This record gives sequence, C-alpha cells and structure tokens, in this order.
Amino acid sequence: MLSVRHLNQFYGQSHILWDLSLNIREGSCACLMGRNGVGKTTLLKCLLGLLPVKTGEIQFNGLPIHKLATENRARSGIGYVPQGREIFSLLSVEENLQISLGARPDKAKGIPAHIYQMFPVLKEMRHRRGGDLSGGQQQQLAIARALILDPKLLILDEPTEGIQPNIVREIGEVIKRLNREHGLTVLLVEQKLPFARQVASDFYLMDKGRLVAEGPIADLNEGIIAEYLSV
Ligand SMILES: Nc1ncnc2c1ncn2[C@@H]1O[C@H](COP(=O)(O)OP(=O)(O)OP(=O)(O)O)[C@@H](O)[C@H]1O
Repeated sequence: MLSVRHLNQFYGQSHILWDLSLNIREGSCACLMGRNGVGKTTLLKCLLGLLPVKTGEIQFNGLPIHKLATENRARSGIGYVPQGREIFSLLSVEENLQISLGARPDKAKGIPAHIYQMFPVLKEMRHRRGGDLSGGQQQQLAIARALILDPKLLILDEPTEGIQPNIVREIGEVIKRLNREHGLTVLLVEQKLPFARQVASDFYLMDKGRLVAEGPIADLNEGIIAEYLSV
C-alpha cells in the first residue's frame, strides 16, 4: 500500500535518512520504532509532504506521491494524527471536527454518524471546549478529526505521549478496532514496547537514519531490543 524506495533526507549538511526502503502492506498495523533522534519523525514528514524529498520515491497505492502537496496526499487517503495532538483548545469538540469537513470532497455539513458511534465520549462532550478534555479524550478527538476525511492509511506520531498509563491501553484498543474491524491500515511511531505489542502486526526498526530490522511483531525479540531500543 505504501512503498518507500531509497529515500535520503538531509537537514542542511546533515544526512538524516540513508537509502531507506520499506513497504507497509494493506491491512497491517505497522509500528515504527527506534531510539530518540534516529529519524522517525523525519520519515513521517517525508511521507506527509511536510519535508520535500531529496532523493528516492514514495508510492501510495501504486502511484508516486512524493511530489504531491500535503493536502493532495490527504485527499489521496493518508490521514495524520500529529505528535501532541494539536487540538484547538478554545474551540468546541464539534468545531474541532467541523474544521476537517471542509476538506471532504462531498463538502458534507454534518459530522458523519460513524464518527460519534466510534467515539461516544466525543458525542457526549461535543459542546465542551477541546482544552477541557483529558489527554486520552483529546487523543480520541485527534483521531476522530483525521477519520473525517475517510483515510485508507492512518499515520500517528507517538499517540501515547503524555497520556496517563491507565488510558494508554484504551487508546490502543481504539487503534486496534480501527485496524482489525474497520480495515484501516495504520502506521504509528511508538517507543513503548507493551503498547507496540498490544496494537501492531508488524514492526520497523530504525537506527541512525537506516532501517535495521523489520518483521512480524512476534519477531521483535530481546536481542533486537537490547541492541536498538534499550537506553
Ligand atoms: N529541523 C531540523 N533541523 C536540523 N536537524 C534536525 C531537525 N529536526 C530534526 N533534526 C535532527 O535530525 C535527527 C532525526 O530527528 P527526528 O526528529 O526525525 O528523530 P526521531 O527518531 O523522530 O526522534 P524522537 O523520538 O526524539 O522524536 C536528529 O539528530 C535531530 O536532531
């Protein structure tokens, strides 16, 4: 579904991504892992069009997308939940969701019913300000906002960051349901191993700007963890 080939990326003179290639298969829940600073966010920015690709190719559903603007990648079916969620804290829950509606090709006016069905707490709190929600509820709002555009691939950058441990599992269940029951392909950046094991079907491990290991999540063994993830 998503294929990255021979991607190189730089910040000024610093070479950050080195000839990176990977394939995310349709229907999978892929977890991109690696220590701080290995280039995970840089890779996501390349996928989303937030950074122009220096060399290499990105294909989505067989079509090259690396020259498309961010909004056209979104229209082609790539949804994004940013790190830190970026909720508008002074707007209501409903207004936060409505902002995305304008980008739908059908210019729908109302929030699609399945969004509130999936996140009943957002329906209950639809007139409350985004800033009044708990971290876990804000994460649900950020996911719901991305789903308004009916993505085929949902990319999440560290969805459990800053969320209470007892709510992390709940967020994991939401992501699992989207993947397993609704057929959404998911790519998430995550550092927490238990969470990765809870939600992911596959892992992709980066070190110093390179992809160093990948496979089914069950193959993420102690040796790999000690070499590339332990601090
Ligand atoms: N705008 C920038 N300008 C220059 N260097 C940058 C910039 N953004 C990131 N870097 C550097 O690029 C490297 C990769 O950073 P990146 O944020 O992609 O890593 P990461 O794996 O996502 O880390 P983290 O887990 O801390 O978010 C790091 O060495 C970082 O210092």
